[in-house]
Amino acid sequence: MILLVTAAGPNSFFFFFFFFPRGAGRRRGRCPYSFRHRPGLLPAAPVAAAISGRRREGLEAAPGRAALRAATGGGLPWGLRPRREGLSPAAGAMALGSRAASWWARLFSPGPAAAPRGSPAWLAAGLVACRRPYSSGGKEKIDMSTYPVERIRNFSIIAHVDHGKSTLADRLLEITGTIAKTDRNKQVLDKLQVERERGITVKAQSASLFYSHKGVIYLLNLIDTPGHVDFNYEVSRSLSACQGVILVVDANEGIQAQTVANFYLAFEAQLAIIPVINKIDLKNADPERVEKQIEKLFDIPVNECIRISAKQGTNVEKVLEKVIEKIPPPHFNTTDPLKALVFDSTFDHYRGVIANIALFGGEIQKGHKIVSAHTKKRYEVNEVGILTPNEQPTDKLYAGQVGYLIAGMKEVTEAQIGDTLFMHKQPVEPLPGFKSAKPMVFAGMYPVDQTEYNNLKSALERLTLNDSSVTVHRDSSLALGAGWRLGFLGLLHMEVFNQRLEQEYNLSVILTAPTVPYKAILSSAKLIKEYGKAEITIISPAQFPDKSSVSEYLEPAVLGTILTPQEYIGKIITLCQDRRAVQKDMLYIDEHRVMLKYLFPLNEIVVDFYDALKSLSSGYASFDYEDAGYQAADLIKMDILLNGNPVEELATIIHSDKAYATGKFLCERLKDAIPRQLFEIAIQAAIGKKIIARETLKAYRKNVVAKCYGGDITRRMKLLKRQAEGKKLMRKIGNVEVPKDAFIRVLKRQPDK
Ligand SMILES: Nc1nc2c(ncn2[C@@H]2O[C@H](COP(=O)(O)OP(=O)(O)OP(=O)(O)O)[C@@H](O)[C@H]2O)c(=O)[nH]1
Repeated sequence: MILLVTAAGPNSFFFFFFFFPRGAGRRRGRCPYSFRHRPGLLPAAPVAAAISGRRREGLEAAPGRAALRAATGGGLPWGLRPRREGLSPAAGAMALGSRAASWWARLFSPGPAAAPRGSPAWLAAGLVACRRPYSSGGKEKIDMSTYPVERIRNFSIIAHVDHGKSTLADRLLEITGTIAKTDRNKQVLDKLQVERERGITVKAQSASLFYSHKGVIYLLNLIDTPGHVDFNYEVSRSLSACQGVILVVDANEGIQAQTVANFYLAFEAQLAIIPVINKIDLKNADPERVEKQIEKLFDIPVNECIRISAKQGTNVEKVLEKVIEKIPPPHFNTTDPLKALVFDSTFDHYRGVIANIALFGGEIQKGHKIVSAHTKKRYEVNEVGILTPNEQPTDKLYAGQVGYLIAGMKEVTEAQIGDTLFMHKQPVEPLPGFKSAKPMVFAGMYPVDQTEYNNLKSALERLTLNDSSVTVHRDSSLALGAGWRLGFLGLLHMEVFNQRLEQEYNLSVILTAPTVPYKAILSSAKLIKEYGKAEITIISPAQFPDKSSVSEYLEPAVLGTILTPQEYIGKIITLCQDRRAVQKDMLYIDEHRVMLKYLFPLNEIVVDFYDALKSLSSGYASFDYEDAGYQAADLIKMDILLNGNPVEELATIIHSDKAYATGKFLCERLKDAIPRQLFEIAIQAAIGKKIIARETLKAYRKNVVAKCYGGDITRRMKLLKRQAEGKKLMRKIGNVEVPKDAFIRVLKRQPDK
């Protein structure tokens, strides 16, 4: 999604942006490609590192690839098949662990999993029962015991933005009879208002489907995931509840940056991958070209790809068949103690927390006493069920199944995503959970009216439960009052969060300019003692320590991936150089498209890079990034002064190369935003004592009744009253009156209408 940038300030790190389909990448993937084509890389990294999924700058091409193949018993990503002679599958299996090895083994086994010998009678009965559970109209409770693990497939749909994940999910819901087939079914799983308005998925949604294949009914748990990089955390969490993915690629656009990123997430999670080429109905569709790209980048043979049109329903049934054939069933036991992973949660005003759970063992039902491994608190289960896609209560949920649970959790802190729930008096080793999401962008949030503070506080608590990747710290400002400093995964994430506050909680807020988390290595013994450590993280300009007490400033860096048609390469390289980026790699993925890799300072791309990239490539280039740690940077704090007094809210941390342009831009913007007053105002940008930019606002007094000739007293009173009300809105900064909306206009990221 691209939002317009009206403020065309040079390198306007600050304000106005808005777009954008990606977010704080923290991408972790590694592709077969990355093992082959990393120039100038360090010597081979250990196999464990290769498999752990952390993309490291230093992995050597061929050995890394070989190590990975060896460790997994053969060719990995898709392929998941041994294509090279001479590697020992046994050694691979040892390295990866028996669990993963058994997954691969299942993957290669042909045909659907049959009921094992010695299966209980109810399983055998289930194998012939072909009545779809929906035939009852969803009124009867579904007996989940008729779906043992052998007949369960848990999978996610992953893809680049707009490649058709939600549309494919619609068709899967229709084919399986989960929803009635009508023309109105458009992105049914995108339930949030913000998703419908923006036409994007921001929250992963699950649905349980029942599908009859060769006379057997299977329970398919589908999770539709977001495509934008900002919401990638949702994708990685969803994958923890799955054994496979459908990787959708647009037949016209081909592989894009988020296709690569999402592929690696699935690949590293060692999931079965079903490549699907969508939109073959389009006039410009070129599925052959896309298949070749998939083979080249992901090592997936051309003949493994399924060509579909999700919109028209063409070949969608084949996808379901492949899901059953290729995705292994979960391998958990009902007889084990309960082990339920909370992989997502939502907050309902009336029922409290609704936790999405995946059962890694045991079973759960109403009345069970469960304990949270994270909080150690005990709960009694009120309701369990599956999502079809609305909540449908069931009597029980069993190992391998995915559903929801309501257990009287009322406090926002109680439902920790990544938590393990177990049966009271039957403690289990908690599941590893999730690495907490790392905020890439911070901004101040204040109520427009301070009387709304408590409402905003409770809305923030509730919304952060539904979106746990947002971090919240209390903050306050002279001009804007009490508020918070929030950490987001990216700017689109920040936009969406703000929009949800407005739409779901009817609250209007001021969001200040975004800043990235910098670091400083302190040299002053006094400061080190004060902080208790030498390295501190700076999330607000107010925390920026003076250069005299710092040995080095550090800024966050990201490894960006750009996919573009070749004719735009020149312009894109210039743009990247302007943003202080260093080229790491360049590869033709076919005759026309190129993949570029650059190391960027995060603050150079966080605001308007995506817009710039899209506009100079006529919309054809795509961009994704992943965390690449910190790098040394020449950072400074720039103050904004009004008649010599610094305005704390407008201070900013910036690279010294960009200080002059940004200072000038800010002063101009302020000059437009502050109304002329009875005295002249000097608006200055300063670094320490040095003034680097200045604008002057001339004195002025507005005579609001000037046009009122004669004696219409009511009109005069009305005008004077309006002027008095306007003055009330003003906040005093030193001797300059700055209306609050001037702050909003300067600080707010949104362009003026
Ligand atoms: N012609 C054509 N259009 C399609 C097809 N599948 C999806 N679309 C269109 O592509 C657009 C994006 O589809 P979505 O299903 O929302 O894509 P998505 O991948 O879920 O998008 P995000 O959740 O934002 O990442 C919509 O306008 C769909 O109607 C297809 O097979 N053919």
